[in-house]
Amino acid sequence: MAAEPGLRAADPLTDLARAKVNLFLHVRGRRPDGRHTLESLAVFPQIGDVLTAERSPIRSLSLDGPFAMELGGGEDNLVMRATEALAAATGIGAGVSLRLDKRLPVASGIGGGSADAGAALRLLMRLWGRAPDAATLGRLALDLGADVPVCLASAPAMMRGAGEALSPAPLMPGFWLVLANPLRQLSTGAVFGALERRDNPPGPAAPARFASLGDLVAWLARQRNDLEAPARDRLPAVASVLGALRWAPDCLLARMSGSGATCFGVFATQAQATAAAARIRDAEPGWWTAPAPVAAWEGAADDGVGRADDLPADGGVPGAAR
Ligand SMILES: C[C@](O)(CO)[C@H](O)COP(=O)(O)OP(=O)(O)OC[C@H]1O[C@@H](n2ccc(N)nc2=O)[C@H](O)[C@@H]1O
Ligand SMILES: Nc1ncnc2c1ncn2[C@@H]1O[C@H](COP(=O)(O)OP(=O)(O)OP(=O)(O)O)[C@@H](O)[C@H]1O
Repeated sequence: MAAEPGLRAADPLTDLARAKVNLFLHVRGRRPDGRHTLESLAVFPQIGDVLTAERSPIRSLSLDGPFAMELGGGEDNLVMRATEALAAATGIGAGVSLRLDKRLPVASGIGGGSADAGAALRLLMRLWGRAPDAATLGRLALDLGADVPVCLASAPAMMRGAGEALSPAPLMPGFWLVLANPLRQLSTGAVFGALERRDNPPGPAAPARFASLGDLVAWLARQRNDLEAPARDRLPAVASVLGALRWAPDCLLARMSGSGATCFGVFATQAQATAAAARIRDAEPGWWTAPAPVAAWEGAADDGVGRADDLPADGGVPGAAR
């Protein structure tokens, strides 16, 4: 297939599909369409899958990396679903050769597939030089999954609605996370389905800025992840992972992310996080354990923090890693 006129030639392009970590997650209700209404603060540590896009006569996806064997590169892969959805929305007929280095565990509560879909949308808008209008892009992302809008922005955000209503995250200092997963998949739908209560109370309101990591941690300690109990019921290993993080020296707070089973510990320094990760890896070699930094968040220059409708023309996103 010939390249379409007006398309950009600068490829291959690479993007980091950063993991999404829900620092807290409240399930507030259930909508008539069956999706739950949420309140959550999502951040994006500097760790993720790596997606590369290159012009090609056909559309294809190949996978490598430690978790590639758990996925196929066919039309069900969220990267291909995002590619086809964007092509349809923009009327693009061009091909693309995509390569996904799958480094995040699959179905693990850190939005791996959603992050890949978000990265595919960002990359292809750059490669193809075309983007749908903001409303169409937002709908397209949400149709791919509740986490895809925030993963498309890949910047700290408060999530509401089913996850698609994004607003600026409070400003916060940088910190380190240790992510740990028992390498047992948890289905997001099954965890939501096992909730005992769907009308949980809100937590304390967020300030505009956390002046110190101590302030952020003290505030988070009063929030919850309402999916933790149903996840633990389905997979008791979640409690072991949380325990290992909580007991690690210098861990300031440990929680589960999303629908699990990945849990995270918050640490002040790289040395503390790498030491804790090494210790957990030694004790539990069958788990996936990784330290990762979360950058200080000072907001976006245009104040459009973390909103998918604020994509600059090149498809890049404020705060996104390139
Ligand atoms: C738990 C979170 O990870 C928090 O960020 C997300 O809400 C889940 O986002 P996701 O994995 O992109 O979820 P989707 O692929 O859209 O939905 C998977 C399943 O989770 C349930 N689901 C998801 C999101 C939501 N707000 N309410 C739900 O009830 C639905 O049963 C749905 O069939
Ligand atoms: N590129 C992909 N990476 C991971 N999973 C994918 C991908 N494409 C499709 N999937 C499917 O999506 C499902 C959810 O995977 P994902 O890794 O996004 O879950 P998750 O981390 O629990 O997400 P969330 O935190 O958004 O609930 C898996 O069952 C998997 O088969």
